[in-house]
Amino acid sequence: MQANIFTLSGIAKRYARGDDAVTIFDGLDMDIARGAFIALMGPSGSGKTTLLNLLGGIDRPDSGELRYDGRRIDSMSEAELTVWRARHVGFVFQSFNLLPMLTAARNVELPLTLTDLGRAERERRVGVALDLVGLGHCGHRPPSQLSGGQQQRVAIARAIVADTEVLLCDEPTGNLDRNASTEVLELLRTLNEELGKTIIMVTHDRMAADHARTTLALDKGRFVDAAVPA
Ligand SMILES: Nc1ncnc2c1ncn2[C@@H]1O[C@H](COP(=O)(O)OP(=O)(O)OP(=O)(O)O)[C@@H](O)[C@H]1O
Repeated sequence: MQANIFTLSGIAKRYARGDDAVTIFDGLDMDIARGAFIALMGPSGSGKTTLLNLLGGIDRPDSGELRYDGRRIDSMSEAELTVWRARHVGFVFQSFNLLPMLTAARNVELPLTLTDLGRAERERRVGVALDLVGLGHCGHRPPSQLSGGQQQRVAIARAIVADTEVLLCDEPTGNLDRNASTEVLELLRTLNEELGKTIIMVTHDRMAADHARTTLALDKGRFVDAAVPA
């Protein structure tokens, strides 16, 4: 097991915009230590979500090497990447992305439906994940009967139910009020400190960043001094 869970070397990423190519990263290097809790800040368009998507194997670099625990993920096939994602990363989004027709428990179970775990074991893991986020009593409710903060905690339970080591969070408090944000951030902190999850969280919110252990600031695809306001 490597001390750095992710290692990025010379990552380049461009998008086509009309006839032009827009360069987001041009030779980005980065090491992410196992067990880190990083807040990724920076102005709109600086590449935060692009970086999160590269780390999560949702998007691929145009060149450079991206390793997870020493193993290259940038050169995996789509099928390999799908399996890798399911085993290693959980995602949390600003808008929760829960399916409205399913109960909280069935939403949490979704990542397990792709595994060969039996029904009883799936139920057990769903119960553990819901208990961990403090919603063991809410499994039967649909998302519409939960507050925003509760919905985000269900989404976090879904992100950890498969026992992946990494949590990638894109503006997890962007749709929440202060109290709900604090609850979600304290939960992320607990998952980092007590379960050793490696967390990378994109945020515009300084209070959210204060809950992380490290703040990194991106500007135009490069890391800059995080003390400079985003
Ligand atoms: N799929 C895509 N196709 C074309 N351009 C894209 C694509 N995804 C992102 N971009 C562009 O890449 C740049 C970086 O986008 P990204 O979403 O990574 O920024 P960000 O720092 O997360 O911004 P925000 O804070 O607004 O979410 C932006 O200019 C965006 O328009």
